[in-house]
Amino acid sequence: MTSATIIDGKAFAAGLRTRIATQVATFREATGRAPGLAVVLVGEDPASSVYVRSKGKATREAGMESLEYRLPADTDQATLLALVERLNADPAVDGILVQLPLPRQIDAQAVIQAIDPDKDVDGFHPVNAGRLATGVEGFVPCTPLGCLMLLKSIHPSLSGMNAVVVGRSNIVGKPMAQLLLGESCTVTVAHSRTRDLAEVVGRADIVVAAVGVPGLVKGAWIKPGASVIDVGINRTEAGLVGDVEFDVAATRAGAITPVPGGVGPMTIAVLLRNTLVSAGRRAGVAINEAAL
Ligand SMILES: Nc1nc(=O)c2c([nH]1)NC[C@@H]1CN(c3ccc(C(=O)N[C@@H](CCC(=O)O)C(=O)O)cc3)C=[N+]21
Ligand SMILES: [Mg+2]
Repeated sequence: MTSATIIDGKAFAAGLRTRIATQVATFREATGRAPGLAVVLVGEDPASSVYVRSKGKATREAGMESLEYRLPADTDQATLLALVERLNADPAVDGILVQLPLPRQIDAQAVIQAIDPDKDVDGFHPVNAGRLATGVEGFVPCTPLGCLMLLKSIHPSLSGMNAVVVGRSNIVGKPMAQLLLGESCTVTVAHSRTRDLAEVVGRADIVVAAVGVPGLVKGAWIKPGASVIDVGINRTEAGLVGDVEFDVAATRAGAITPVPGGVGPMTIAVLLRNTLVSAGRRAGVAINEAAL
């Protein structure tokens, strides 16, 4: 028995992409060029290849230029850094995304830090992490920003809510906590060493699960009426599943994201949003962020 509202991230993302396309057209008229997103893929990890292909398709559908760079799995660090430098200097490139994970001969942190922070549409550069933490304009990582948009579609004000983020990665957990703090939530970040996770999750009005362990967050832990955002994308024998025990959680939650069709499609739509915003800033063309 499902009682929760199932949050349709796929539909929300499609709407966002349509609104982005409208402003991309305005940008093109004003500047005579399309916003450009460079995506770099090192190696041939099948999941990464799928994501890169769908990013390229979504980029073109929004009227932007997709520049794709596929490098062999044995690419060395100096070669990758040289490509990043070239993209930093290229005026046609508004956004740079180096697909993670990278092969082990490459120091991912060094590559992230080589990206011009003002083209870092992933929001992974420490300068952008610092900007987010201090409330300065920059780029916010796509997945947590997409989660926040879905939450605000349910609760226009999050002020005073108890939010529990399960997971403390630089890519999702930490920036998610910063965003929720910025919305005046009372934020708890739980992780693998948290004691009595059931009790911590049970206090939450908002649960964001981003640990990468299938079904780690049990449905019975969810406070009745809570909003549950499942960032997990786990490939199992049963297919693609999230970090939340969906069937049980959906009987208790007020609203919950499915996997697939929840957070994943938002990640790509927000990447396009960040690229449009970057193009606007770099060209001095106003982007109406409130209308996105
Ligand atoms: N520099 C970098 N930036 C990223 O943003 C980045 C990355 N590296 N590496 C890999 C992860 C993963 N990621 C996803 C994007 C879209 C879906 C997505 O669209 N998922 C769909 C379909 C899932 C499927 O069928 O495989 C869904 O959840 O409904 C998922 C995951 C971006 N990532
Ligand atoms: Mg952890």
